[in-house]
Amino acid sequence: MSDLTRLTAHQQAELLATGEVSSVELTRAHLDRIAAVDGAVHAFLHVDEHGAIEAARAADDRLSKGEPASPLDGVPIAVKDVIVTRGLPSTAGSRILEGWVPPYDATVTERLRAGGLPILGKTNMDEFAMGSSTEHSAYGPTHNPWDLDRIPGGSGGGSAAAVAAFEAPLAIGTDTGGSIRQPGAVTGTVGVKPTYGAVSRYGLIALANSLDQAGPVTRTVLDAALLHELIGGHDPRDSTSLTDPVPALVEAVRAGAAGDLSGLRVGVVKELGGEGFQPGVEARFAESVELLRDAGAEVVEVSCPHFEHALAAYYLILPSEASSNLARFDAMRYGLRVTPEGDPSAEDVMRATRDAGFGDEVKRRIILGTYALSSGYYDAYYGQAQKIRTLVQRDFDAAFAEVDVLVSPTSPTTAFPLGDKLSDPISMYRQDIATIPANLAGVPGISVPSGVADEDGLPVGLQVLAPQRADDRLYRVGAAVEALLEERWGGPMLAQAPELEVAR
Ligand SMILES: NC(=O)C[C@H](N)C(=O)O
Repeated sequence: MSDLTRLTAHQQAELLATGEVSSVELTRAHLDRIAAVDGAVHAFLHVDEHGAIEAARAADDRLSKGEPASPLDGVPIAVKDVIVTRGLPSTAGSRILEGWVPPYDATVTERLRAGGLPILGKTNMDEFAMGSSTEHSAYGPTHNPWDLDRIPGGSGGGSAAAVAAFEAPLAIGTDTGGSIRQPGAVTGTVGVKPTYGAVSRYGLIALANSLDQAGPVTRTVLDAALLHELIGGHDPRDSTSLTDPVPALVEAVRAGAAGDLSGLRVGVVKELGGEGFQPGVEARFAESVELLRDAGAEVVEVSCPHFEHALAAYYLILPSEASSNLARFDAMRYGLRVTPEGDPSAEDVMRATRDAGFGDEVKRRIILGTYALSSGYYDAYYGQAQKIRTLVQRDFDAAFAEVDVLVSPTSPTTAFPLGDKLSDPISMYRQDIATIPANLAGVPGISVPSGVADEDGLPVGLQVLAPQRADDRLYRVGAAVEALLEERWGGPMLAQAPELEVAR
């Protein structure tokens, strides 16, 4: 079998089930692909060849007995470095966790292992998930497989690039303000942020607890549904974990793929377009909306007037939570320890370690958050931001009283050149203008490829948002759009990506 890495995860699982390929062959094919292209892409911070092959052997054993552990048993996966993995380094893209090997697995990791998926390695990310380009990784940026001089999005640029470059058919991402969806949009991959609480946060190195959510990064909507069903569901170790059963997502994909959306009410969010949105992004978005209409959906415009303040509220709430979370990196418990010369006090060691271990963006947010929470400013900043958060939630409630799903472009622009926004944090933050409202309200969102922009030939994503716990609607609509667009393109969008130079 020649190019196993080009197959979707579902196709790989089918070949495993019929015995046409083994998990060892599949895993080896992806490890070879990583060896060939990751020198240029830099999607991985750590590759676990030995562990992946061991897990593949165990999968082959189960498969040969006709006892698969899950529908994805034996299909390899990559995991964002913010999710802890027992025995495998987990740095969250930070110098401060360099060399730390967790003694336990995150619940997501546990479920992947129990499902039989060989873990290929850990993917690159902006430090502690702060960023939209992976340029804030302490270990150097990831490059977009569509154009190596451009960003793959962030913070989960490594996961998205690994999937887009055929280094892994599946990956895990985390989304606090858009870190799964925006990388998905700019690399032509599918990214899902589930309903808050739908996937356990146990073992996810926290950025902002009230916003963080782990989810699938894949090349097709069906693959995302298969992975989401595997990692989702209640976990008593996460106090915010939902007790609901996982909705029937694969079934929703099958329903959507038939391309009939009659009876579905779709709202186009008026505030998520216009100024700041690239013309080619808006053109692809308008086309996707037409497709939805052609498939029988009723499309109306809805207004969410408080969304314009969502970014500002996020940049008070997130730094506040992050400054408190990152206090645990104190040189005493994990990773790096820098000991200044002389007779340093414990505080001197902490100061020196945090100075050397955190990058500029992390320091910026710790300072912002500490200030926003400080006595005398708390009400004016953190308190006000929480009020805006409530107003954003009410905008969603009002919108979902009228429509079943909301749509917008995922990201206002296509992938920008590396280095372009590093000196202008606000313009970097604006990448998440369309994705942040969902995190503030805890609602689920998906980004599906919707073509390439005319001006630069780079991928554009369509975002679909649904009410809390209605993740199945994302999959139904996402699968319909995917099927209709593939008909138009004559195949998957990633097939249009330029071939990477295979060299190290
Ligand atoms: N973590 C995220 O979801 C990314 C967002 N761009 C941030 O910088 O916070």
